[in-house]
Amino acid sequence: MKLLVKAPAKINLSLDVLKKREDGYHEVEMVMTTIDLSDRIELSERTDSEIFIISQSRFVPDDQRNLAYQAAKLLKEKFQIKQGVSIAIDKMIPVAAGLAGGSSDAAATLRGLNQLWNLGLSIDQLAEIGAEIGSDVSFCVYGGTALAKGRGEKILELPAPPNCWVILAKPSIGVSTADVYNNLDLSSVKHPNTAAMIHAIQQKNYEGVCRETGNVLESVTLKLHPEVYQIKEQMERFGADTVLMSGSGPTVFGLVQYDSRLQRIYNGLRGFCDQVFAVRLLGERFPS
Ligand SMILES: C[C@@](CO)(OP(=O)(O)O)[C@H](O)COP(=O)(O)OP(=O)(O)OC[C@H]1O[C@@H](n2ccc(N)nc2=O)[C@H](O)[C@@H]1O
Ligand SMILES: Nc1ncnc2c1ncn2[C@@H]1O[C@H](COP(=O)(O)OP(=O)(O)O)[C@@H](O)[C@H]1O
Repeated sequence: MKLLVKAPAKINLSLDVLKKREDGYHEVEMVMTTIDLSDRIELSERTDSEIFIISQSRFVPDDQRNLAYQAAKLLKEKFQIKQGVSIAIDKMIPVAAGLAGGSSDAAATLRGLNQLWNLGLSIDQLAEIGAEIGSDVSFCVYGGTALAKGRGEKILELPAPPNCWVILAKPSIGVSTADVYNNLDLSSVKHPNTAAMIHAIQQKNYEGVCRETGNVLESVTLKLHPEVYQIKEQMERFGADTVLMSGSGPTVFGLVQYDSRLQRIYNGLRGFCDQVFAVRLLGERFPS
């Protein structure tokens, strides 16, 4: 039997870091939402007990380093599943981009194998298992829009933000999330107002959402990679309503409400960046 599962990317509408914790992780407050840019995961039953990763992308590891592999291994071990699985990843989300591509592949694998192996786990149980793989996996299990706290694994559902276009521009550099957190100087950052962002989303106030975007990790990545700053400036100049780096970067996203402006920004950025996407917010959670 085969099963096809969608694994959408996320953007961080706001990302605040409160403190560094004793366990090395950082305490965060992030408003995250899924976007209509997805990897496609095809899960195929195997007659042996192996986990097999197939991907056409040279940036995606095809062994135990793959987060989708780790998701399958974890479920196999926890629930003593004898059967193996082939996981084909059709990669559309740029890798190491701040868009949680790997985390979303892992989350889609958890959701898919729950069905394929008839595990009967609730979405909350899957999210808890996801947290063992990475901080962003729990959010990706639910999808939609949420406030993420703790190291990112504590998820509080939010309503969908007002509808708009998202333009994404990914410069041809990869960024290590660990390096960005390690270089963060909390004494000099400008913290976003998370409560005000949540309020704007609840009120479906598009101008409010645009006003409240903010990401403390920009202070690190923009300094390490000045080209990210240049892309931000270009996107602002071409007329996006707000422009922000997603996660640890280097992808920059802009929000736009009107189709007429979308084309101008998209065309303008194509001259600077190889990877440019114009997509919609998904907003709502996956049906459970
Ligand atoms: C920055 C964010 C924002 O959504 O996303 P990306 O830029 O990776 O997409 C996340 O916090 C990334 O989550 P994720 O990529 O799952 O991180 P993990 O694999 O759990 O951790 C990678 C490394 O990042 C650091 N880390 C991660 C999360 C956190 N709250 N504090 C940290 O200090 C740790 O050094 C950890 O070893
Ligand atoms: N299924 C996967 N897709 C993409 N990257 C993966 C995957 N599994 C493991 N990785 C590794 O995870 C790292 C982070 O990738 P990704 O999840 O795309 O970025 P980010 O953490 O910035 O959102 C990459 O360096 C890659 O080698």
